[in-house]
Amino acid sequence: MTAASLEVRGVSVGYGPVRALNSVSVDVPEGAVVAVLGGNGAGKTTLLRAVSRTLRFHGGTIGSGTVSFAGRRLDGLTPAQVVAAGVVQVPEGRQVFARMTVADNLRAGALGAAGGRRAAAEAQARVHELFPVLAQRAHQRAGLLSGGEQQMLAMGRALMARPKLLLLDEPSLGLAPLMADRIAETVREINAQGTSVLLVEQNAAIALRLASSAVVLEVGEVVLAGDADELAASDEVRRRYLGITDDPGHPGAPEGAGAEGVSEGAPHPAAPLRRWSA
Ligand SMILES: Nc1ncnc2c1ncn2[C@@H]1O[C@H](COP(=O)(O)OP(=O)(O)OP(=O)(O)O)[C@@H](O)[C@H]1O
Repeated sequence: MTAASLEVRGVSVGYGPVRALNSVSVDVPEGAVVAVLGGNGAGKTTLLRAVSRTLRFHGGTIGSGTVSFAGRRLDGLTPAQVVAAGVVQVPEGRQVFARMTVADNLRAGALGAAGGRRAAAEAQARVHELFPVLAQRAHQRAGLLSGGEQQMLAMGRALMARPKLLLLDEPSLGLAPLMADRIAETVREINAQGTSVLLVEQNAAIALRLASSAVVLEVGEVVLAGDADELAASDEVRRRYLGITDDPGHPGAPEGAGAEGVSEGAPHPAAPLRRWSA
């Protein structure tokens, strides 16, 4: 295990009688972007909650398995301790504090993070550099921002804790394609600056463009895992998650499904993906 890699091993999660994850294993090597794909209810958000230790806020519990980051077990820590260990989640649906100002939302992100005021000031400068609009709107209420700006604020708030690993839940959800592309570019930038990313994304084209590897969840289980470009070339992923068919009778992808690196219409050889058996 490298200095800051995440290892999820055989994790099973239930919400009362509902089994949401069954023996799921995922690695995020230090410095990587790893995508989690899957349909509604597949367990993607649950996986992020299992890592951030926020399951119990939603009535969930880990039944078995381990989660380690940088060689240290996270299961057993409180959510605040997970943040202090360098792992921060950006929740689905942004969940910014709508009545608070943008600046106060960012300040809230630094609470509990190591390093004191100076570190918080440095983190804020970095966030403002990544998202200049958050500096321009510092004194506006967060609830008045557009959806894309709220996503920037949610990501900026998480970055205030100076994470080594960012858990990003559906950052492009509900955004216009141009804004989704801007958010994707920022994820790339954040990663280039040294933060690893575990990315849950319903837009598989965006996710596979950003990620070096990916797993596909179905009904709480990992059914496919491999390099992102191999997954992008696999017939199954192209058909089910990218909406692309090579059958001339079914012309191409629906709007927005195309992606750089995912050539549409060309035949693809079967990719050497791992079929997962937990
Ligand atoms: N708080 C909860 N209480 C009970 N069941 C839940 C809860 N949250 C999720 N579930 C169930 O757990 C399973 C996995 O849900 P999860 O939200 O992790 O899936 P997902 O892949 O993130 O889906 P989506 O893209 O729709 O958010 C689903 O069957 C869902 O109904």
